[in-house]
Amino acid sequence: MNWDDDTTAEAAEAEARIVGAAAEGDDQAVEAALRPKDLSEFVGQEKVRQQLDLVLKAARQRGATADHVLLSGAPGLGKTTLSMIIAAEMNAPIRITSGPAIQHAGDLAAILSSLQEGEILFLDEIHRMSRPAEEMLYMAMEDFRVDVIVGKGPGATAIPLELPPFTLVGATTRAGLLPPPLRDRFGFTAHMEFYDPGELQRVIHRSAGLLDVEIDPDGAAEIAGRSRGTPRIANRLLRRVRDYAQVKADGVITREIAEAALRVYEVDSRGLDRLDRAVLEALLKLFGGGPVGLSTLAVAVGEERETVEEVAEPFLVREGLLARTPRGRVATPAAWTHIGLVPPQAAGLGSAGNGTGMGQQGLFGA
Ligand SMILES: Nc1ncnc2c1ncn2[C@@H]1O[C@H](COP(=O)(O)OP(=O)(O)OP(=O)(O)O)[C@@H](O)[C@H]1O
Repeated sequence: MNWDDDTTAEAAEAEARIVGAAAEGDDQAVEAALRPKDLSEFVGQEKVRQQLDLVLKAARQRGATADHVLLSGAPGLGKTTLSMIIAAEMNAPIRITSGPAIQHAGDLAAILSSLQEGEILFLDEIHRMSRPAEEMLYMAMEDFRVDVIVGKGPGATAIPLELPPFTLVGATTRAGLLPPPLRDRFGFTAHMEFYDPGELQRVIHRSAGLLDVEIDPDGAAEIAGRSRGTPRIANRLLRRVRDYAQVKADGVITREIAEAALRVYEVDSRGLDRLDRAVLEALLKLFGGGPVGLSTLAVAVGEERETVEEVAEPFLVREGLLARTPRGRVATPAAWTHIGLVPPQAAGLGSAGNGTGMGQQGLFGA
């Protein structure tokens, strides 16, 4: 999946989706309480944790500020959490801001000039900073210095301003869009991966403990399997299942309770929601599994083209349920199985052009 496409997806997800990866509703308040406080509590991402642990330990031993860190990955995988852990491990204060909040170089100069020595500056969505601010950041990161331009036109003068050493932690869902000069100035770059179900179970057990909710291993496994590899979604589903367990049962989350609760919220066994399933079902039932053009598919499900392409499809592609081919969208054999239908070829009805089986190979090869 290419999360580099997610700007409009984020906008579309603003229309609250229980399986949306962006923070929404009451997420932020609860997330603060659920955030791991140090690296040992941070579940999964073993490589990133090991490497970061070394970077931070070495900096501490040298009594220096840590190198600048770039964290990339889909929303909800723990980038903000890691930046706070970096601050905690370095025993340093943290300042949190984001690319869209820095539209003028002056905004950035104001923040940089007020940093304390060793402070962590967390810059979320760093790819959305304005170009002049970005250029100012180059010098700040490399030389701990900025040139503040005073005046306009021929009379403008650059006043150099020394900055205290600080650590920039940049976060992005679109690492590919960062200009190379910016990317190169990070001493350590980590790509956050989606979590496997076992890791998500650990996240869920940990969160359940903090929320004082009783959950058995099967209940946690059921929620983990529907969380789309994302801790934020796992925590959100846990909270909704907790409500159900409290209102409809004795408060304990078992597999049966998790299944029943998530049926109410229309999140299926693989974490697909109503929209995802509508797209798959249209593709299978109306177009025989494809190939079909995106616009046609969008009309069939009564959604905008962008919503189908950027909200539903990335997860369906990542799950191996749908393929984007030059001739259109194609369902994979796994999609038929998941929706509980028999692929036309298996049922003896198929033609080479139906986009499954042999038909697909040709398309993938294109
Ligand atoms: N490795 C982890 N272990 C335990 N909990 C985690 C982990 N990663 C994320 N979480 C939980 O998931 C929630 C979302 O994490 P966080 O806000 O750090 O994600 P993010 O990648 O910064 O998202 P965004 O890109 O939307 O800002 C937090 O409440 C945090 O508790």
